[in-house]
Amino acid sequence: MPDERPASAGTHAMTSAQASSRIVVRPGYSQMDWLRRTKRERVDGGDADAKPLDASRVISLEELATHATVNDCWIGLRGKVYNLTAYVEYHPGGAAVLEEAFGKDATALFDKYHKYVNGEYIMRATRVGVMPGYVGDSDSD
Ligand code: HEM
Repeated sequence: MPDERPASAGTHAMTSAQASSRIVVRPGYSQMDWLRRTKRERVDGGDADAKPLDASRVISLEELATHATVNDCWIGLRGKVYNLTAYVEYHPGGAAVLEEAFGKDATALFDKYHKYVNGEYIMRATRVGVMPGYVGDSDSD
């Protein structure tokens, strides 16, 4: 016999957790784990004992596009370029969704999914340069 109750009566309405496309990250890969790791380890892709990268180096769109695989992925975000490679496993939205953004200016996609996320802060240790025409702050964040 068909169930004619209204969708919400007696059953659980879909929770926001179910509606979300957040993935369950592996133990040790929470955002807290990421922030802790970036404090003690180099995550911009540079050699452990080499000098820090020049965070204001201008990276052309052509160069950005050469870093578009899961093992070597850079993205542009609000004029800055970040090496996402180490972060992929920590991304609460999963790795697959990020692929579309690899090697590109990902600002529009980023804002589409989570404008409220402070990407600049989360990614600050992975900065490798800036996009052409960037005229923002010249500090080290
Ligand atoms: C700088 C790079 C990025 C960082 C630091 C980042 C960070 C985050 C964080 C912290 C969350 C959890 C949000 C929450 O708790 O509500 C999240 C979720 C998510 N992210 Fe990202 N993200 C980045 C790039 C992207 C890009 C480029 C895309 C799309 C192509 C994307 C798609 C998503 C999706 C689909 C979710 C799940 C949202 C949901 O709850 O439904 N992210 N990301």
